[in-house]
Amino acid sequence: MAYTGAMGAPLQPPTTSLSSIRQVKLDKESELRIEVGTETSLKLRLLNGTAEIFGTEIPTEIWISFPPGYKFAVFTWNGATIEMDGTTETDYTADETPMISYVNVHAVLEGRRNCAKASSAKDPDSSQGPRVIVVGQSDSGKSTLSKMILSWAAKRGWKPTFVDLDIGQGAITIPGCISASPIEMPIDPVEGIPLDMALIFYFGHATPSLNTELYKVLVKELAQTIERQFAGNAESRAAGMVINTMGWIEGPGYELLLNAINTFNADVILVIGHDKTCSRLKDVLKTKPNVDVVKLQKSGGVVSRNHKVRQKARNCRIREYFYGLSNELSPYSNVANFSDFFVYKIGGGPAAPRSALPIGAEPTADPKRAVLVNINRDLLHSVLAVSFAKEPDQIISSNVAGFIYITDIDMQRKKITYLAPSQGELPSKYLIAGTLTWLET
Ligand SMILES: Nc1ncnc2c1ncn2[C@@H]1O[C@H](COP(=O)(O)OP(=O)(O)OP(=O)(O)O)[C@@H](O)[C@H]1O
Repeated sequence: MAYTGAMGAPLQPPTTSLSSIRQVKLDKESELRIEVGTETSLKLRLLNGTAEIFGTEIPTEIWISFPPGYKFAVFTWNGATIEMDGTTETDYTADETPMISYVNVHAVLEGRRNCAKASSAKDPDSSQGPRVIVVGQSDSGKSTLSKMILSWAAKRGWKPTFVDLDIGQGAITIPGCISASPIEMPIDPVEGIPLDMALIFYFGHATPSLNTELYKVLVKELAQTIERQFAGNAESRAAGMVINTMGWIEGPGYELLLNAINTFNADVILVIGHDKTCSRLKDVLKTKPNVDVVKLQKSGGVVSRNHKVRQKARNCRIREYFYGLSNELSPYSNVANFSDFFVYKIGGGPAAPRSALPIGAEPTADPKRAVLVNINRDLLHSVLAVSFAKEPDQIISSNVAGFIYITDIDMQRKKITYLAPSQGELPSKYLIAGTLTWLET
C-alpha cells in the first residue's frame, strides 16, 4: 500500500521508532526525563523559555549532543519548548519533582555562604561556609543533587569544592578514586568536571570493603589537604564544600559514612529518601547542635542501575578518561622496561615483625602498607595510578597525577606496553595497582 499526503506527495510509512525530530512543550516546574537510546547519540536544543540540566542552564537554539545510554532531565522553572533529534529509550514529562525542596536547600546554603563571607577570616568557625554531605542508597540521586547544588552556587559566583567519595562510579574522575575539585562554573551536563584542578587519591578498587582502612586513610588525607587549602583561601572557605558519598549505608558502610561526616566536619547532612538512615543520623548527631540533618525526597526520575549497567558505566568512565567522551582524545601507547617502574599495591605485607608480636600470634596483613609487587602478567588490563610520591613511604599519603592502562606485558623481554593520556616519560616511577581493570572494547 502506498502512502500519499496532501498534494499527492508520498509519505513515509508510519514508524514506531522515536527517532524523528520532535518538540516538547514543558509547563513551569516540570521536567522532560530522557534515556538516550543505547546505539546512537541524541541531539537536543532549547527553542524558547529557560531550562536547565541538573542545575546548569542550557543555551537557546544550540544543539547539545548526549551520548548513547545517557540518562538525564531537562527541568524548567518557568516553561520551555525543547526540540530533540535522535532515538530515545524513553522520554516523558513529569510535573512532580522535588526541585522546589532542592532549590530551598540551595537558598539556605547561599545564606550561610554570605554570612561566612561577611565574617572575619580570622575566625575559623564563622568564616567557614557550609560543608554539605549528600547521603542515600545507590541510585537515590546523590551525584545529581550534589552537582545541582554546586552548579547553582557556581552560577551565583561561588567556587565551592566538590568532594567525591563514591569510588563505585566516580563523578570527578575514574572509579576507584577519592577526589575533589573546585567548581568554578556550572557543571557541563555532558562533559562533566574538568580534571585540571582535581585532587585525586587512588583507592584502586570499586568497592570499599576490599580495604576499609585504606579508604579511611585516603578520606583523611583528602580532608586534610582541603583544610590546608581553605586555611589559605577565604573565598573557597566561604563557598564551602559538597560531598558525594557511596550508596553503601548499612553496616560497615554506615561506619564509613559517619567517619566521612566527622573527618570533613560536615554540618549539613542531606539524606535522600531513606528514613532509617535519616533518623539514625539525627540520633547520633544530636549532641552536635551545629549539624543539620535534612531529609529530602528522591526524584522519581532517578534511574536504577543493575550490577551489569554499573559495570558498564565504570568501563565507560575509564574509556572516557583515555579517549574522551566522543573519541576526541588520542592516548599514546608507550613501551617501557620493567626496571623503569616500581609498582605498589596497598594492603599486604606483615603489620609488624613476628618478633614484635606476642608468642603464637600470627602477623596479619597491614591494610595501610604499600608493598612492592613483581611485574607479571597479572597486571595485564589493570588501571594503575601514577603517584606524586617522591619516596615509597609517601605513596599512601600522596595524590596521583593520572592513570595508565596496561595493554601488554612481555615477560621475556621484560617490557610493559601501556596507554597513557600523553606522550613521554611519566611524572613519576611509582605506580599504584589495585583491583581496577578495564577491557578495552
Ligand atoms: N530527574 C531525573 N531524570 C532522569 N534521570 C535522572 C534524574 N535524576 C537522576 N537521573 C539519572 O539517574 C541515574 C542515577 O542518579 P545518580 O547518579 O545521581 O544516583 P546516585 O545516588 O549518585 O547513584 P550511585 O550511588 O550509584 O552513584 C543517573 O544516570 C542520573 O543521570
